[in-house]
Amino acid sequence: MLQMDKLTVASASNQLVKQVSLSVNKGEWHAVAGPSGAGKSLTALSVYPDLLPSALSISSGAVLFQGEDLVRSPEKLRRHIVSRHIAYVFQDARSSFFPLLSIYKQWEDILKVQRPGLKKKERREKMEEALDVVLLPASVLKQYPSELSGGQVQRVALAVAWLTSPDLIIADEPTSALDVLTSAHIMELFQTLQKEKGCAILMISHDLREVLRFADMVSIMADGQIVEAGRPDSVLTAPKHEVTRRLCRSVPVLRSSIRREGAQ
Ligand SMILES: Nc1ncnc2c1ncn2[C@@H]1O[C@H](COP(=O)(O)OP(=O)(O)OP(=O)(O)O)[C@@H](O)[C@H]1O
Repeated sequence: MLQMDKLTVASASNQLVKQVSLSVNKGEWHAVAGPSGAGKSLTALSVYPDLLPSALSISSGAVLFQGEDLVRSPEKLRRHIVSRHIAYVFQDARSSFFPLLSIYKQWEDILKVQRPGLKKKERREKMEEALDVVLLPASVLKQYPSELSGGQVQRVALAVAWLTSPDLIIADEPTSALDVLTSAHIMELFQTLQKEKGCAILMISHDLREVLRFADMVSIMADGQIVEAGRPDSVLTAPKHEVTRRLCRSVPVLRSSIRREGAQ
């Protein structure tokens, strides 16, 4: 579904993402982990290159989504593909909403474009169903983004994904600003979207326990490159690269499973 091929993102003076190749299959959960500054966010933003900071650009490589090159296709086509098939969930979900419109108004605009055949009553039913999935009351529709808590806004962002059923969700540390209980609930919602709607997920995650529990594949990045990739249960319990070993050592439950592997 998504294939990055030798992707390089550069500023005027530096290569920040270097020859990254990564693929996400239909319905697959692919996690990207690595130390701060490794290039994870820039890699995720490159799926829709228009989101990259203006000082940066993709200097070489390709990003193919369902065979279409998102780097070189005309902007109109690129925007069409991304708005129909891809959803972004950021760490600060509030920034993805327009502050001056109620949730109802924002969702109405989305549904009018994406499901033009729906009548007003059906749109409302869909919205209420989506809120129900993320355990929020229908009264949220009347509210503005600033009136919701961080966890509620993140749930509303996932409810949008439920409404629009994207083929791919790109999430950049969606739980890092949330408390443990809310984080666990948000991760389960991602899993529901993956299992019930068949969404593929590309998720940047700092929490290797989450990666081990939820992801089908993991890529470890360091210094702009992918240094190790594979199934989480093998990459994280028998890490080969020093960066992966260091990341795993910082998580007690993984540290002990690495020791067990070593003892066998
Ligand atoms: N607008 C920019 N101009 C110049 N350099 C940038 C810009 N944005 C990011 N960088 C640099 O690119 C590198 C990769 O940044 P990126 O945000 O992708 O890292 P990350 O792995 O997501 O880090 P973190 O886990 O801390 O969010 C970093 O060295 C960062 O300083």
